Amino acid sequence: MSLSVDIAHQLGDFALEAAFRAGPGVTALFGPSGSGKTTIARAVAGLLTPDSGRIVLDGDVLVDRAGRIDLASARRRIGVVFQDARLFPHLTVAQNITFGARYAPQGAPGLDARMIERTLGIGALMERRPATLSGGEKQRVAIARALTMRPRLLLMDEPLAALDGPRKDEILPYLERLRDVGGDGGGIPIVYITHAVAEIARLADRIVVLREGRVVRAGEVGEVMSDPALVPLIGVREAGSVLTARVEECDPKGLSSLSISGGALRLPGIAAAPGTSMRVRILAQDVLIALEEPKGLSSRNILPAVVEAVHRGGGPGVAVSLRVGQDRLLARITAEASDELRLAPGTACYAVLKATAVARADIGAGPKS
Ligand SMILES: Nc1ncnc2c1ncn2[C@@H]1O[C@H](COP(=O)(O)OP(=O)(O)OP(=O)(O)O)[C@@H](O)[C@H]1O
Repeated sequence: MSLSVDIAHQLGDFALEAAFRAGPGVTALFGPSGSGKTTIARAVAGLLTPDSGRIVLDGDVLVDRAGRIDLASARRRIGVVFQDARLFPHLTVAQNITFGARYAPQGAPGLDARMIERTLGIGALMERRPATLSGGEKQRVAIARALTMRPRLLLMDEPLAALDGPRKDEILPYLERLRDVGGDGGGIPIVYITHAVAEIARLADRIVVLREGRVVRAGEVGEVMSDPALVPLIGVREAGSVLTARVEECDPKGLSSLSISGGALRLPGIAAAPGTSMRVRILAQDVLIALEEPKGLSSRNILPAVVEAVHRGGGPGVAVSLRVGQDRLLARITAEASDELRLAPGTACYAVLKATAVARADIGAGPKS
């Protein structure tokens, strides 16, 4: 699958001029409120005609203003899931879902009804009406309805934004399953719009960063998230890295051992068999830097690292990107400490991370090996 978007659109004072590509897997469109995410989603879904530009899905031109092409929304075969589930209140869950199936073209590839039911865990909800469902359950049903149309692309616009924290945590594993079902890029491609970094860290393969209607950066999620120059945009408390780790030994009640390319991690809250691949988000504010290997320290994770870049902002903090094996880890320390340690590209050091600093919600399913 490939989606290519290159559009411009004026809305009052707001000028959107965005170009990006999305491939298989999950592509996150990320940016602060008002950066243009929803405007792009509406243009891709066919709910808004951009002033100029082109949108092409799998070689099929959806929009080409110069060529006067603007395919009707219903003919684009894009499943859309909004913040609010928008289910039909008078229909049962099963009827809501079958409604989507009416739009499925004969013989189109996609997940069958049983697989959708299993992936989203909605088997027990089929006879219920939307009013009796929790917010998370409603969203799972809305996703199922979108999938039964057998779309070529699933477009999700802030699907968790209306849910509280525990409900978000409850639905994330279902979204991970949806991402991974099919595997090897064979699953349904998803464009996932959000301003929540935690969701991107759990779900996205690629990220497109938007600001004031422009794409300021696009790339693989691990690389972009750990770019020290993007810390101001991502937010100093949210910035961090996303690593792929393999479970070596599991102790669900204590600390489990995981391997990453540059060493070992010991983390709590893992209940996965040895050999399982996990994604771990490590916040920059939780990483310390030492020039010598610390001894007699309570921290469980001490990783040999090399400084790659030191990024100074306007404030007292600096963002330091560290190469740890093949991975990049981001640390946020004070400028004073950075000066004292004379950190510069090439400095050999140790990255120190408290095991308990990594929240359970920041550990998710990783890519299948
Ligand atoms: N009909 C309109 N007329 C004028 N300005 C508009 C209109 N619709 C949207 N805008 C403006 O366009 C900008 C981009 O809006 P958009 O909804 O695409 O942003 P967003 O990144 O999705 O934000 P959020 O995360 O808050 O949903 C905003 O500044 C918004 O106020």
